[in-house]
Amino acid sequence: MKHIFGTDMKVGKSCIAFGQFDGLHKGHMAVIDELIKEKTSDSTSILLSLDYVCDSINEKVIYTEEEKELILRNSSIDLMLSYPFTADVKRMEPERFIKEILIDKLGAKTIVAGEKCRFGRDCKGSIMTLKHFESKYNYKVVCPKTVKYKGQAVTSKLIKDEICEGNINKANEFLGHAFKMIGEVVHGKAIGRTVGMPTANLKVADNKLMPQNGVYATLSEVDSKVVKGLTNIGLRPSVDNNDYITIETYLLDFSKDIYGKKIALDIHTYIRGVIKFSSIDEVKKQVDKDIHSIRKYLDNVKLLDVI
Ligand SMILES: Cc1cc2nc3c(=O)[nH]c(=O)nc-3n(C[C@H](O)[C@H](O)[C@H](O)COP(=O)(O)O)c2cc1C
Ligand SMILES: Nc1ncnc2c1ncn2[C@@H]1O[C@H](COP(=O)(O)OP(=O)(O)OP(=O)(O)O)[C@@H](O)[C@H]1O
Repeated sequence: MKHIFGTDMKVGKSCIAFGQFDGLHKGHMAVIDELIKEKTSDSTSILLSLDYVCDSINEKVIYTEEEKELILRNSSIDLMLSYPFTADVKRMEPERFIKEILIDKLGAKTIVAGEKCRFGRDCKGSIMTLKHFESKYNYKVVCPKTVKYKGQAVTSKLIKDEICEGNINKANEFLGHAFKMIGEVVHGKAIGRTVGMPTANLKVADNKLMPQNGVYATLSEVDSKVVKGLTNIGLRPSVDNNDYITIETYLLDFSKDIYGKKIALDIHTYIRGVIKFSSIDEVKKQVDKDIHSIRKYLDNVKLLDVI
């Protein structure tokens, strides 16, 4: 899959699915499956991902564009296009959005959209709008049914709420895979290594939605290798009084220098809350117990495990 950012392009003939796709959850994947099925040998399959990076900084996302690319990298989609979702694009009347972006720029011959899709100014566009303009602009609409899980329609909003409320396992069920975070490994205070617990401190995107504070069992992808780990997301009351959250992963059976590298973290399961211990040695003792309780679990999960 090719991934490009921008607005300036011309595609001859395509089948296309558009939207924010925040979470790439089970519902989004049904749309993507349909997109792949609809692709013909003379057309390009395009995932038009509306990129909210230019939106208010308060609007946190489940996934950044980089994370979406990582999840979709092995899919059969030809092109993922991250298209800035600017105020101008938001204000477009539904017909103008269809004509100027989907037809004129991207050559849509097939448009795949969910039953409840909404787009254009004041979210006036719907699946009916797409169908209404089918013959005028000479395209076909394909509409997969709404995907439900345990009786509930899968939505990004529902998943965001579960992540924020600390229900990562439930969020993962609705996502269909373990919640992912990409970050750059930055320098910490190097206290952990004094007790044999070096940690990779991650810097993630400013608009990334954070899980509730706590210690989680994680799998990391480091230099294309999968490494088991335990990750602390939150404060570190045992070692400092800082009021900002850090994301620190203790990578098990791993000793390479990875400062400056990007790693991807799969947050698999919540283990416990952050505790105030009397020293870093006490933190390490607890972490050793955590490892003991979680190793078996981690032996049985895979990167991007689809639930
Ligand atoms: C798996 C794990 C669990 C942790 N649990 C706690 C905790 O319960 N309480 C706490 O104050 N700090 C906790 N920490 C944070 C450590 O105190 C911190 O990582 C350590 O001081 C190393 O910091 P450094 O990266 O700046 O060297 C945890 C860290 C990890 C990796
Ligand atoms: N549960 C679902 N089942 C099937 N299709 C879905 C589901 N959720 C979203 N879609 C479709 O995925 C595409 C991208 O949706 P988009 O992310 O833009 O917003 P959405 O429809 O509000 O979804 P969500 O509430 O999950 O963010 C749209 O065509 C949408 O209709």
